[in-house]
Amino acid sequence: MSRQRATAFVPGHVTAFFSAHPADRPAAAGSRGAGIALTDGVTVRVSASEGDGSDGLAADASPADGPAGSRTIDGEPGTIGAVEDVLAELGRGGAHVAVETDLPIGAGFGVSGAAALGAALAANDALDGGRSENELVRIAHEAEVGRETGLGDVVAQARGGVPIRVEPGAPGVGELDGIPAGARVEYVTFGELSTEAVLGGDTDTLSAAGEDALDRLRADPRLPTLMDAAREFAREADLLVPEVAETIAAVGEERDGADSASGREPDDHGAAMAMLGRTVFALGTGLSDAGYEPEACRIDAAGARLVGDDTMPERMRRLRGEYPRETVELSAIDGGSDDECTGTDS
Ligand SMILES: Nc1ncnc2c1ncn2[C@@H]1O[C@H](COP(=O)(O)OP(=O)(O)OP(=O)(O)O)[C@@H](O)[C@H]1O
Ligand SMILES: CC(C)(CO)[C@@H](O)C(=O)[O-]
Repeated sequence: MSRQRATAFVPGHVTAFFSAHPADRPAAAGSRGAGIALTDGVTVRVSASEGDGSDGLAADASPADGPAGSRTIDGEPGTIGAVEDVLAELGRGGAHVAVETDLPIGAGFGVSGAAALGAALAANDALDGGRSENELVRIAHEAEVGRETGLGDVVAQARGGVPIRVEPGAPGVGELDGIPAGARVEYVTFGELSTEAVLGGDTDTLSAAGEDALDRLRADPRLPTLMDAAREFAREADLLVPEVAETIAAVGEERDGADSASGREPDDHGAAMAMLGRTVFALGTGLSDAGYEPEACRIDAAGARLVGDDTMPERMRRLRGEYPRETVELSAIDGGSDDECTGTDS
C-alpha cells in the first residue's frame, strides 16, 4: 500500500581517483576508482500530489508542500537534472520533491548523484513503486551518467563506507569492493569545478592515472594508500588547482613537521583533492592541525537508506539483533562519535 510520503538519506561521496569508462548503454557506463562516503549528505523528501499517478494528495500533506510537482533545494525553488530523469523513469514526475543538503553543489561531493538516488528510494517508497534496491540504484546511475554529472558516485553512495569501484557500471554490470575502515573526515571547499567539462574533454591521461592508482590500492587496500594514490592521481591527471595544491601541501608540511610525540591521530594520512571540485579532504585532523577551519564528519558505513518514523524502528530492530543493546548508537557503526556531523539520518 502506498504510504504517500517518504524520506531518504544518501551520503555525500568524495572521489579520490577515477578512470572514465563511457559506454552506449548507460547501465554499463561508469568509472573505476575509489572514494569515501560521508555522514554529511543529502536528504530527499518525496510526497504524493494529484497528477503523479499515485492515490492523490498525501493525507497529511500541508500547503507548505506547494503545488503539484513542486521542487526545492534547501527550501528554494530548484531542481537537479538527474532527479527529474529518475522521477520520469518511475512515472512520478508530479510528486513533490524537496532536496536538503549542507554540502556545496558542484564541489566534488556527488550531490547530484545523491539527490537522484534519494529521489529514487523515496519516490518508490512513498508511491509504492515496487522496485528493488538494485533497480533503483540502476535508475539513479543511468540518470546521473546521462546528465554527465557523475559516473561512479551513485553506486558508491548506495554501498557506503570506502567504496572501491573495481568494474564500472550499475548493479549487475559493475563490481564493488571496499576498504573496511572508519575515520573522521575533514574538508574545505574553495568552489565548483565543472564535472561536465572534465568528462566532456580528453580523459585519456586522467584515466591512465586512475588505473595506476586503482592497481596500487587493490594491492594494498588501506586508507594511507588511498590518500597517497589520490594525491598522485591529482598531480598526474593535471587536475590540481592552485588553492587546492597549496592546501594539500600545507597539510603535508604540518604533518611532516610534527614529531611522533605530538599525539597525532593514527588515522591522519594527509590531504587530497575531491574529484571533481575545488575541495580538499583529509582524514583525522589533518586540516585543522594545519590551521584551517574545516567542516568535519565521518565515513558513512551504512550507505543510502530510507529514514523516518516508519523505517527507523525496523532498522533499529535489525541492528539490535546484530549488536549488544547498549552499543546500538548509530555512531557505533562507523566507530566513533557523530557529534560534529551536520548530516544525520534521524
Ligand atoms: N545551486 C546550484 N549550484 C550548482 N548546481 C546546481 C544548483 N542547483 C541545481 N544544480 C544542478 O545540480 C547538478 C550539479 O551536478 P555536479 O555534477 O556539477 O555537482 P555534484 O554532483 O554536486 O558534484 P560532483 O562535483 O561530485 O560531480 C547540475 O545538474 C546543476 O544543474
Ligand atoms: C566523475 C566523478 C569524479 C564526478 O564526481 C565521479 O562520478 C566518479 O568518481 O566517477
